[in-house]
Amino acid sequence: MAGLDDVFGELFSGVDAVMLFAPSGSYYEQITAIDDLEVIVVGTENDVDAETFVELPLEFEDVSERIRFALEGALEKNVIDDGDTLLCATSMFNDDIDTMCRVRANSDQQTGIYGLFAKSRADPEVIKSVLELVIELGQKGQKGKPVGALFVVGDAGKVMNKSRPLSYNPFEKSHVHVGDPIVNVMLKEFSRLDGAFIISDAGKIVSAYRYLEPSAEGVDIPKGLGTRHMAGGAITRDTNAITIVLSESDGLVRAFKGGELIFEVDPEAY
Ligand SMILES: Nc1ncnc2c1ncn2[C@@H]1O[C@H](COP(=O)(O)OP(=O)(O)OP(=O)(O)O)[C@@H](O)[C@H]1O
Ligand SMILES: [Mn+2]
Repeated sequence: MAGLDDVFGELFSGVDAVMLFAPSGSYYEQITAIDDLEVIVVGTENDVDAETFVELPLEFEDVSERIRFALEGALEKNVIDDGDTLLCATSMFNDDIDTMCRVRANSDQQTGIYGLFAKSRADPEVIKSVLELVIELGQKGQKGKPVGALFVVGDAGKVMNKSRPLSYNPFEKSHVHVGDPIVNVMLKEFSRLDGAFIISDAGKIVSAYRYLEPSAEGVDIPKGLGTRHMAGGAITRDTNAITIVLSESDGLVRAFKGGELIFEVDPEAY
């Protein structure tokens, strides 16, 4: 008689490793007791002292986002190889592991998002909010028209010292933060205007309309990109900020860190 194993067994046959998301200690012990099985623990913390661990900068609510991030992190750390088949075990509805999913690691789809969050100075939640805002701006544009935008995130004091105002700063005396829906509407509105937004490590909007004046010497950005991207790249070498840039001309979202392009994604495909 056929059982569930016959139907769903395919799900775990021939997997190269199991990715366990935030497992309990007993779960981890049980699974590591299985012979010849490679186990990778993923989570915001390595609570079970796993030998192979991939750190998540935040607990992604969205399961597919969580898994995508873990795959990028594992590829980046060479914990898995391109083409590996992974069985991911995670939780969707409560704290216990209740969801299994079979995925294949594909380095062609590597966007660099892991490096954007990992070891950045700003709060990962802040980076996530800015990235989501810029992606949305890229998808919808401003009243249907494509717009460009430049967000400098983290190390705001130093960034302010390496820039100057183009106009009156609408955020001068306010204490508002990215991620707040009303603030996001304002940011989208102001994105039509020139210059950069400066965001603090904790997500406070320090300024709009900032003209960045980093030294661009030795900064290597892809050919075809202009001054917005040049300034956006260079400021991350002069400071510990990261930048997230939406191109008005090709519609792509890019991020820079340490003077280098580390992430590139088409907002339509994100
Ligand atoms: N140093 C700078 N600091 C802040 N903003 C800048 C700076 N240089 C350019 N920008 C902004 O970038 C806008 C677009 O400039 P430009 O076309 O040269 O950049 P780009 O890299 O080609 O970007 P896009 O792909 O969006 O066209 C400018 O109108 C200005 O608002
Ligand atoms: Mn341009």
